[in-house]
Amino acid sequence: MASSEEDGPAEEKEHTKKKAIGPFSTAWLTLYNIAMTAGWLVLAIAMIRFYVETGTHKGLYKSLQKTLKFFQTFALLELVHCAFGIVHTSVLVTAVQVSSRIFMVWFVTSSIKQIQNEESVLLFLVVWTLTEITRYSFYTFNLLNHLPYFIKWARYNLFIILYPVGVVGELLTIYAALPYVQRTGMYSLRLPNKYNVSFDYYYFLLIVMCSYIPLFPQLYFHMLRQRRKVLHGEVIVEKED
Ligand SMILES: CCCCCCCCCCCCC/C=C/C(=O)SCCNC(=O)CCNC(=O)[C@H](O)C(C)(C)COP(=O)(O)OP(=O)(O)OC[C@H]1O[C@@H](n2cnc3c(N)ncnc32)[C@H](O)[C@@H]1OP(=O)(O)O
Repeated sequence: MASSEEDGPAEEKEHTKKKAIGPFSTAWLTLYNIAMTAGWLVLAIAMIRFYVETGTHKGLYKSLQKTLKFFQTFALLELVHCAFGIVHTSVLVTAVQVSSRIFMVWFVTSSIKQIQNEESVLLFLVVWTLTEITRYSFYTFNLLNHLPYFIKWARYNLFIILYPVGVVGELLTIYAALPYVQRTGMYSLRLPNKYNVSFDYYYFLLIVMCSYIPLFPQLYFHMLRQRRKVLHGEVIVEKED
């Protein structure tokens, strides 16, 4: 099933011309990817500046949360891109990736000030930033048919370490939130109430943490398959959503 070829310009052209999309979609995706690369670069610079000026990560999340919320929420458009078929990727895989990020930003870290200075928050912020600068610049240069090999290499190698490290940062952050959520009952609905419905955010967070066990390996193996396809030219038959 696998055909292997040398990495290099010929293989690169093959990768770039494989799935043609229309000029309007190409223009839109190029603008989108440039904007997202710029957004994550702004976040990277803000993080470096904050650390250089203060010598600590405490207060970092608060200082950049508006920008982070904006660009991470903007990534919801990636679901629209797959749903309309302008990018050839799985809606399901993208939905899990994007929703878990949005959840971390809006419903965990930004909602609970008490955990914003945890080291685990710094961990996932750094990992997300490195990942997204690489990913969006890869898409941009690929669309422009001028993909430097080191960006392609970084896109399909860095995730091997960054993905699990990012997940550890996210899980530790949710874990740090648990005592506060249990104590305050935030986002929870206790009986009796006029809707006759009960919801416990504490247990919801525990379920979210457990859902990483089946879901994360699927995302990771998806990326390993992408890596084999792009870097080693393997032909991989993807299952339909
Ligand atoms: C209610 C709450 C629910 C919570 C649920 C919790 C469970 C969560 C469990 C999982 C937890 C994950 C947490 C995530 C943590 C992190 O992110 S840590 C940081 C490290 N992260 C990564 O390395 C992320 C890796 N993931 C990705 O890259 C993507 O998000 C992906 C969707 C998982 C995979 O990307 P995919 O698009 O399938 O692969 P590619 O090889 O990049 O692209 C495939 C083709 O699509 C084209 N394409 C895609 N997007 C674009 C674009 N924006 N512009 C242009 N083109 C695009 C791409 O070029 C490829 O096309 P071809 O060349 O034609 O193949």
